[in-house]
Amino acid sequence: MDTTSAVPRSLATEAVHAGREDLAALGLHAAPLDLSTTYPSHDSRAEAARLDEFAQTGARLQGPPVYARLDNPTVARFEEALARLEGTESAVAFASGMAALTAVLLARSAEGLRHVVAVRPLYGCSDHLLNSGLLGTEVTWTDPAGLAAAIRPDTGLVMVESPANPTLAELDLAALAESCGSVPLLADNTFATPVLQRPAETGARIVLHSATKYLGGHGDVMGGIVACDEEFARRLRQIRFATGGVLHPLAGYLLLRGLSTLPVRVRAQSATAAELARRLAADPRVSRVHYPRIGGAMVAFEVGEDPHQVISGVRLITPAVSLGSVDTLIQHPASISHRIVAENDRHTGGISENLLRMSVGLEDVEDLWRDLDAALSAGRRRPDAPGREPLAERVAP
Ligand code: MET
Repeated sequence: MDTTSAVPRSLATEAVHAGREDLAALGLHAAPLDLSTTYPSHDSRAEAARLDEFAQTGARLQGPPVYARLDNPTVARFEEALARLEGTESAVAFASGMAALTAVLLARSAEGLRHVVAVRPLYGCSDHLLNSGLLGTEVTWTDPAGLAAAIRPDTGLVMVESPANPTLAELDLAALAESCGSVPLLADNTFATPVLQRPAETGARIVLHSATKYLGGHGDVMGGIVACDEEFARRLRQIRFATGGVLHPLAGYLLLRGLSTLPVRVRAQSATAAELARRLAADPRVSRVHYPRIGGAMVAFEVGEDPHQVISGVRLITPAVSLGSVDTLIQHPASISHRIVAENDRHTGGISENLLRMSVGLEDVEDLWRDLDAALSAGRRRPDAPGREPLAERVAP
């Protein structure tokens, strides 16, 4: 019985049930974790026909996937669930967000469409992948107003991120989709998640996630996923089979589990982030706060003094790159997440040397503020003045 099509269900319900509808009939509560790398069959002729079908169409095979580079049932549950949350026909998962972006670029290049139009800022490694031309693509950077004019006959993709990493700059996705005409718009939705924004509803044909972040939610699983129509998903599955950037089934299991709490986590973390953004904006030690209109759990802010001292001053907040975990993380984009972007290009994207990016977790807001407040004071103190207790030297485990 198809339980998915009748009455539309809310995001919170989909987050818990999508991709798991068959479990009760299987007599299971948790999703099964299938770690098989290969799938036995005594019927080689049938397997040949199924492989031919996959090579020609990229459609998911009925029955066992022959080999784990074609497909995996646990990962497929995560794909089904994320597609449902983003409101797309399909989704295809990869080993990381960068593997997912790579597959999209290769899929478009394979059609002879090597040119990409993109708006800065993007996540540093996305910027680098486009700017370096490492995959044989060519990029034109533009602002939203220049997008339509930047499109050429060989443009295969327009790529944007909103709210953007790390400045949280927001774009009008509906207006951009309009300017794209027939060229697919890729929106990186890692920061907003489908809880706050579903870009496919406003015209993005391709929605990208680093699943490592909010989808997983606990800082212990790496993955990437592309939500899109089934036609493009078929191309992506063929690329994934050819290039091997598959998501490990255990990662698929953890990501599916992570989706269950996504709406609750994002809402709770966003409420704390909004309060911290409000306090930071009122603080004389902070020269500028970036917090998106749509909300979310990311806050970026510029400090008047040395941003490195703030990083070294936190004790509760984790001084680490990445985001979307249950604990609060802070990092200095010019040093880490956007280090690989040339300084001039960082500045074009609005990434100042004094910008700090914070991913707000599930801790109590007062505990977080106390830590941030002390770290900001550490940022104002002269290096030779007494500060917070020094940390022990890092020792290898
Ligand atoms: C290797 S640097 C960055 C990891 C992650 N995409 C982030 O923006 O934090």
